[in-house]
Amino acid sequence: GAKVSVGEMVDYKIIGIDPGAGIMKATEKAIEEYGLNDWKLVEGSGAAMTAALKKAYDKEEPIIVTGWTPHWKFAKFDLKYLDDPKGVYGDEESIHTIVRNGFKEDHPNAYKVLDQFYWTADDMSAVMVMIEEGMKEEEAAAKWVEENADTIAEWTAGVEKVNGDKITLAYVAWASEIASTNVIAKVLQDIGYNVKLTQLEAGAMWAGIADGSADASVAAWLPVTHADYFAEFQGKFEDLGPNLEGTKIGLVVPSYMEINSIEELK
Ligand SMILES: C[SH](C)CC(=O)O
Repeated sequence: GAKVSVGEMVDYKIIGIDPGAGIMKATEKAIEEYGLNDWKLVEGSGAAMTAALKKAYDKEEPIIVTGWTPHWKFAKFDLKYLDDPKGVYGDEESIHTIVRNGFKEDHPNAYKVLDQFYWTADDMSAVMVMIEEGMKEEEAAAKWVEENADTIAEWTAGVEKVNGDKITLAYVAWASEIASTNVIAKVLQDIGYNVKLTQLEAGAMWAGIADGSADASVAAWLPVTHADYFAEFQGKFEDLGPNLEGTKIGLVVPSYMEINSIEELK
């Protein structure tokens, strides 16, 4: 009979993550710009997306997910990004550190650590894989910090110890940000801060920094992925620049699927 279309194979569903993520807005735009009228973007979470991916992958079934780099899924599964000839998902980006206004005056030492925080996709992936393989988030962070003393020394250069000052780090439950937030929390705890981690949706994370209810976040995907939030809260936060460079977002499929471009979904 007629060749089954990709749409029919995956019930015209793209498995997304939490609704506030920039990748979800980008995917809505992709559905429109590539004319994928019958397609639906399924909202959920990072964890639900990876569970669906694992279930399909183990049975070599077709699946299309919203994916990003760095992420442990590329270490665990043989995956590929679908080409995006219209450039809806943007180019290589960075993850920035942002802090509330006034943070530098209130907590100069934590500010300096956050300003000096910089690592690579491989560093982040090492922590993500330990967590994915069952290690508790704090344990994986502590292990990485212990094994990378030279990098930590760069982040804490010129920083003085404090005695229990409280700071709140806001993040979103993406595997990448669970890793980075736990690592920087451990470093701040080791210099004496009492660090609270607050897990929020992306919009609430940005709003928390802007209204000062959260002190800092290492989960700002810029310049395009979180462009809406950056514009919405302009002036109400300080951008300390990239803590990781070379990120990518897009539609990701197992390599056993024949399609290679978003255009083939139409
Ligand atoms: C899902 S990526 C970690 C960031 C985003 O899309 O907002």
